[in-house]
Amino acid sequence: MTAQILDGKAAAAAIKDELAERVAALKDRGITPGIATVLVGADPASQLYVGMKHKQSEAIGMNSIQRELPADATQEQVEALIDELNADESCHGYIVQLPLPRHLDTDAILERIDPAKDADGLHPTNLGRLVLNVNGPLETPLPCTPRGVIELLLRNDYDLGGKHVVVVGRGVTIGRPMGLLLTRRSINATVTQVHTGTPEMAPYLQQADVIVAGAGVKHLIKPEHVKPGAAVLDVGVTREQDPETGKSKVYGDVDPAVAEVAGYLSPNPGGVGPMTVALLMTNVVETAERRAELR
Ligand SMILES: Nc1nc2c(c(=O)[nH]1)N[C@@H](CN(C=O)c1ccc(C(=O)N[C@@H](CCC(=O)O)C(=O)O)cc1)CN2
Repeated sequence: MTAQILDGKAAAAAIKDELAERVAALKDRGITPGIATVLVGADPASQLYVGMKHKQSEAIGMNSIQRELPADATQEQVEALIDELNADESCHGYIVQLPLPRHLDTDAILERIDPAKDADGLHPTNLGRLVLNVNGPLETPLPCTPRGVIELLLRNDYDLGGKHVVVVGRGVTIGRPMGLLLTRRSINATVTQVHTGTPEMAPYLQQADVIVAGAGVKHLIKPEHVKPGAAVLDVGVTREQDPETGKSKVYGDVDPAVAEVAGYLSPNPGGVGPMTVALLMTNVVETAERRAELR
């Protein structure tokens, strides 16, 4: 068996085509949806991700605002920038690129973002709504990677209802919100969450209909962990120097040999990563639509 590839680039391209039409409709009403990013420091991967967000947003007609601070920026400087973006009418939604330098208090910074402009869905109010809003419509922004995972499966006609999903990892951008989203009544999956405190992951993984791997451990998931035919979504990122080219290379959590056992495979790169950017743009367009009372 060779897994059917869940192509994140193709799904993200389709989302962006749809968004371009929604952006044009907003512009007809005199509103240009504005997305902003805050980058603290010069981490090359973060610079790459932020660059992708701006390039792709501009390509669909959005206004993009790129704000940068040096790696030694103080908490006060970052918070002052957050206050500026909260007050900026042209900015409908923004993100603070994570991770932040270690001396900064990430939770306090996320909490300072205006929840109505929180394009990542990581403000405590929005995460709280994700917990509370079990049945309701999506009126709050959802964290982009978990939303990207769901959207990628939906766009490949994969029904998560009644499926046993094992989520690997418990971080705030992927693992924790992933479990909450999957157990919404509209999705109806059964979730097991495993993490670094799980003594033995293999027995859980082997029972899974779907594995969402976001631990950030290179090739953690081996073919023997995967039930034949299962769907495996690789969202973990490890960057190492490629021994052949000497260049920095992305390795996922999933061993490439898993393709021989799985029924569906979302690779990394080329899977959920592009969806993360597309869903970020979706969150901002939805915020602009809410402000224009189009939703
Ligand atoms: N505030 C946030 N910070 C971070 C998030 C997030 O959702 N919000 N997620 C990640 C990084 N990320 C977006 O910010 C992101 C990661 C990967 C990709 C992507 O398209 N990757 C490509 C490969 C690119 C490469 O060569 O490295 C792929 O998967 O094909 C986009 C966005 C951490 N920080």
